[in-house]
Amino acid sequence: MHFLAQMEVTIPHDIDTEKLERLLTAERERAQELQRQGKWPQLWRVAGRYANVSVLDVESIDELHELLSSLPMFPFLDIKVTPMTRHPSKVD
Ligand SMILES: O=C(O)CC1=CCC(=O)O1
Repeated sequence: MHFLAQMEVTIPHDIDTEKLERLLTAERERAQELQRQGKWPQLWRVAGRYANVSVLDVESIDELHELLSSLPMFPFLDIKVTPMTRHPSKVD
């Protein structure tokens, strides 16, 4: 199952800088692990915004929720999820 996930990042202004550095490092590692597993095939920065557009490939909505909530930055992400299905004009 493919989902479009649009994530907007909002970092609290008063967050400890070392804690933030740890979170950003952990986020990058987790995102790269999920990419290597094939569960996060597309990850794009939205130009001019602290936001990304992603395509996630999971087996179920439960797995989708587990994946998203496993992200270290999850508390700071506003995530909009859109289910997708194959387009009839898509060429393999
Ligand atoms: O878009 C961001 O910066 C948030 C994020 C999600 C995965 C990742 O590595 O960063």
